[in-house]
Amino acid sequence: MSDKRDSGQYDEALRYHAQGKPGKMEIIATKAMTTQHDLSLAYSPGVAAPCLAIAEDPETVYDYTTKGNRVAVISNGTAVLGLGNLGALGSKPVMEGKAVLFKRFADLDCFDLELDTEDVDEFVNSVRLMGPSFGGINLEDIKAPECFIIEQRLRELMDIPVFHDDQHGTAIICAAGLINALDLTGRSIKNVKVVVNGAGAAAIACLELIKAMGLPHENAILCDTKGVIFQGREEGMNQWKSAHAVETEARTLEEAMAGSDVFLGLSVKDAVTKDMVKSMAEKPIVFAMANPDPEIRPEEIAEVRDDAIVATGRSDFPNQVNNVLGFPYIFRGALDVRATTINEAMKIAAAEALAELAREDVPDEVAAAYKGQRPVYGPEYIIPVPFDPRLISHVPMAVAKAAMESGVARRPIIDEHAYRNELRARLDPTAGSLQLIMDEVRAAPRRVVFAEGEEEKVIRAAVEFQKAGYGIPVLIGRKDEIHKIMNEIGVEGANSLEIYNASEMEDREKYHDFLFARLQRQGYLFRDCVRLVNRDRNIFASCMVAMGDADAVLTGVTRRFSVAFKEIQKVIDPKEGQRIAGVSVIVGRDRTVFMADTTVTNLPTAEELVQISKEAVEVARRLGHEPRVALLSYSNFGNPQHITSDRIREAVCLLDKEELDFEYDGDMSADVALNPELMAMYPFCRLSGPANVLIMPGLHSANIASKLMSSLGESTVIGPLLVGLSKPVQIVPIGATVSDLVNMAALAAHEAGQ
Ligand SMILES: NC(=O)C1=CN([C@@H]2O[C@H](COP(=O)(O)OP(=O)(O)OC[C@H]3O[C@@H](n4cnc5c(N)ncnc54)[C@H](OP(=O)(O)O)[C@@H]3O)[C@@H](O)[C@H]2O)C=CC1
Ligand SMILES: CC(=O)C(=O)O
Ligand SMILES: [Mg+2]
Repeated sequence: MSDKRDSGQYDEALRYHAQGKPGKMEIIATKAMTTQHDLSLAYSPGVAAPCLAIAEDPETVYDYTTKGNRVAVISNGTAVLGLGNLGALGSKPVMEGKAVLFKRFADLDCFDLELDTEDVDEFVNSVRLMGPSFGGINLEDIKAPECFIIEQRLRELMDIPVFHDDQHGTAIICAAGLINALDLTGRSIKNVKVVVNGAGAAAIACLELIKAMGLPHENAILCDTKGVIFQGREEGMNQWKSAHAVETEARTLEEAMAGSDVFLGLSVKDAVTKDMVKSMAEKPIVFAMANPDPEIRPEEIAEVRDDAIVATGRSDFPNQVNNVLGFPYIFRGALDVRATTINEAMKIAAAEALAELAREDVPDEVAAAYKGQRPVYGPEYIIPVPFDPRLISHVPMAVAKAAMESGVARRPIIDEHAYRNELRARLDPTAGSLQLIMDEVRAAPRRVVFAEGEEEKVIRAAVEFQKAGYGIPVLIGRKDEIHKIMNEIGVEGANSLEIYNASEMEDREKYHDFLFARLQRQGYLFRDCVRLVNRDRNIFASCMVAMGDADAVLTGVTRRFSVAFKEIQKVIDPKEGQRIAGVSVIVGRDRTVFMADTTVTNLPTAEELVQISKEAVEVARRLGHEPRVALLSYSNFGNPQHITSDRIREAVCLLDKEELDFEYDGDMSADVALNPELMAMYPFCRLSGPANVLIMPGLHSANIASKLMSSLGESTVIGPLLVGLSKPVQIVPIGATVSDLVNMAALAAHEAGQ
């Protein structure tokens, strides 16, 4: 544990969990709760109606309550990841984490429940009594062998799916990866020699599933802390281990691994040595799945074998075999058909669906999930990544179908096509796309200049930017001052940051000459340019980027936008034929909307509105959205007629004259643009659905609207992103947080790579 505390991420993770509302989730009402009338429906007396309806027909609980979309993630904290018994409280961050992953990947709402007991009967009873509240129960991080008994008993007692994720979730993903690894190495499961390290919940479930897939009993050796589980061993045994005991001479993991084809690690960090991997058969398959640190790191394997197929439980190496690929989608499929259980057929269907997906060509719109690299089925790509947007329609569909075919679905799917669309619509692509952008940045790190290098939050952001692997942060400021602030705030890494002070930089003359060449005919003398470079950090930072000494600039926390923007424009031009604009990305609860221009042009002309629309469309596409553009006004399609809407209608006419590959229409009001029912009152409207790109009629309305959204709404506003400059520059709002700064710096770095 102490080495975890020393690791660079430890403090960052603590801050992440503590900032704002502590923890990672909250409850949000889905119905109006504003007036007395609303309350009389939500609660007494109105609430009596659904109560009576459900009492009369229990199945209607799915119509009137959250049960059908609600999963409980339940633990007692006895086997928290690979960290051991941290107790119920100690497990809560992991359980909250699982709950938000359910939401993020499959739009399922979860409660995390940490039960303060190691007594099997108490645990079973507590969960059983909670059955009516949930559509499914996900048991998590409960140590073996108690987990086997708990799950078995609850499955018998409850009429909803009960699934111990560390057992079956892991087994499903491991099986999917193994199907493909065997295929790639030309082996059959029927004659490989397998060693499994760890004989707990995850390991035993994996072994059972791969035996069910055809691995002969005598071909697998299971090991635990006492070494090989051989026939006749008595120490540290239980009935679940005994079931996998074999006759063998091997007594240690080292002996078991010699000559083996497959290693499955579900034990603890560093349990495997390089020599052990060296002793394995040709083209060994090594799945080191202990979390958070694997049994052996992939780079250590690479030192001794160049023919191995390697997987870990982590996202920062290729081939992540982690149950996050399974549990959201398995429960989604099971709950959508109101399955009474998650049976073997459903598990195998999930494993096969995952394995198949990795063999399919990666289409354009999915390539971003793979850092733009369009992976090809092979040793480095045996399993899809958790951010693959195909998972949401592929895996639940397979699980739901298997539930129907095996007779456990209480509400079968009638229209497969409609169900697939419904699944797709559950994911807003923004979060995924942002993550993918960050992954791409990590794959090709850049030098980003943090122009306000003496600001505390800028320093924190620069350090986090570097730790996240996005690139090299370059801070502009006085070295002594920056080091002093770092000491005061206890941030480490001073030596790894690049710090430049304009007035001390050796070859700053090149920036003086460069700026003078640009500004001499705008009334600036050489000495003015020298002063600007030496004294103005935005100018100096922009010169660095303009002259290729860095890739992007981040600024904005100390000066108003208009001031910083003016300074930057002295150094950096717009892209040829383009207009500089600000695009705010408004990530709401159920959709993302792009709003432009929120920063630059006061009252855009019709021609400028056209350019702004195109810039905003590009940003929307970059973040994974197919744009539907609404040119906003207070009027709808000419009513009321007023001179202030003329520009908007004219812009639509100008767009009509071009051949464009996106939908647009206007003039229209924001509610018509966003609400399909209101839009239906204008059947001629050319948008095929609610608008997701809002082109605002003026800076005042755009700026006010985006700030209202971030202050009042339940939305997160990213940006505004400055687009249209020939070099990437982002100017954050003065109130930007450290996370905002890191994200904007990463987005600027990404733009540098375009
Ligand atoms: N990648 C993924 O998706 C998942 C990974 N895991 C990881 O698998 C590991 C086990 O989790 P889980 O099964 O839930 O935990 P359990 O507590 O149920 O089992 C742990 C097992 O590991 C064994 N073990 C501990 N240390 C060693 C060692 N040095 N050598 C050999 N065996 C050892 C224990 O042996 P003994 O019986 O002798 O005590 C026990 O059998 C954890 O690291 C966890 O993070 C779990 C689920 C999913
Ligand atoms: C991933 C997971 O569930 C575990 O490591 O326990
Ligand atoms: Mg777990």
